[in-house]
Amino acid sequence: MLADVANRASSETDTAVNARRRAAGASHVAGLVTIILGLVISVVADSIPLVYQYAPLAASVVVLGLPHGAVDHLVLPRSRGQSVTPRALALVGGCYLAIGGAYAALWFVAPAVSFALFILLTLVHWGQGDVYALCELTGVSYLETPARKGLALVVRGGLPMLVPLVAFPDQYGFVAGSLVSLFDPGAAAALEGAFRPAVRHAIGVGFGTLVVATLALGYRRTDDLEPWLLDASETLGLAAFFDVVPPILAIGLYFTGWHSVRHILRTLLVDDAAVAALANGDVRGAIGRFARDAAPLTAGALAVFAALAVAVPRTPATVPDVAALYLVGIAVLTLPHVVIVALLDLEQGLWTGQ
Ligand SMILES: CC1=C(/C=C/C(C)=C/C=C/C(C)=C/C=O)C(C)(C)CCC1
Ligand SMILES: [Fe+2]
Repeated sequence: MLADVANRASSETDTAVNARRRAAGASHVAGLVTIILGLVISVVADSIPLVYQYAPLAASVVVLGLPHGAVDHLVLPRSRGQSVTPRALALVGGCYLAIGGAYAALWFVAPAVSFALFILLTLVHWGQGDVYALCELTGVSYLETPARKGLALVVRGGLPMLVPLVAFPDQYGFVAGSLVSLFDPGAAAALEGAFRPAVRHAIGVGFGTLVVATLALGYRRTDDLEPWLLDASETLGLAAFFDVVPPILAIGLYFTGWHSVRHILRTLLVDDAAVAALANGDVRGAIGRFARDAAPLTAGALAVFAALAVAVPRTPATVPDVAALYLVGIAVLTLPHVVIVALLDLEQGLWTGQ
């Protein structure tokens, strides 16, 4: 009887270990494919027409991007091994309504400030996602303290948000202007300071130094070279990617192929049925479960975008304008999403535990 229990426990652990190993492999392969795809496209195509650059971002409405947050109502109960109760659903719904609603209102009142907050929010959120991946999927041993994790967060989140600002100020400014102008065409001027050569130079030197110093610290502290090599290749690969690939294309590819893939894998790992499927190599079964779980609130998010489209003072008419509206919608949904992911981080002891 006791042996039976022990056997079951160890086989459960095996299942979890197998699933995690497959998730780690998938996240690394998806990341590599994303970087190579972006670099190849931008080397082969001389200048990519703007509408094509928006294609991955457009695809993210239904493929990986928007759906990655559409299971927020399920992850916390699942990570605690609890069933999803109406109360848990109401809490997540209330969080989205209150926090998302307040941020949506801020876009109407102060669009330039809201855009700056969006960049900061994305830096924190994408960095937060990669800290999880580094600790739980890559298995690095040198991010034990919150301070070290915080440094990794700034590096990983800064790559997609700061490198394009240094490398492609015109396109960055164009996208910033397209978001802010939906609310107030005059307000974009407030952001001009960020694109001055001196500011970009300072960000380039400062952030570049931080990246190199963080990698060096990791190298000194690591007890196993392999995870550090993976971390360093990802960091330098992303730096090259955002330095070379035009930013609208780069962000669209990264959002789907990097951030969303990693987060979806994380959500699968808190879902017992998906863990079992993954461990058995039934990738289709695991993805099918995710798609079913994410479908209703992906549709719900589309309703939020439709409401925004009606509410903004300037009706979006061009591809960049529609994309801008989509990005404002993402901004509004991302703030409560970050709260849920932070709670998941806490639940999993990512920042508090070892
Ligand atoms: C498109 C684009 C930009 C901003 C994208 C942002 C901020 C996306 C945020 C997405 C989120 C938060 C997704 C949820 O996980 C930049 C950097 C201005 C550069 C030009 C292209
Ligand atoms: Fe996310």
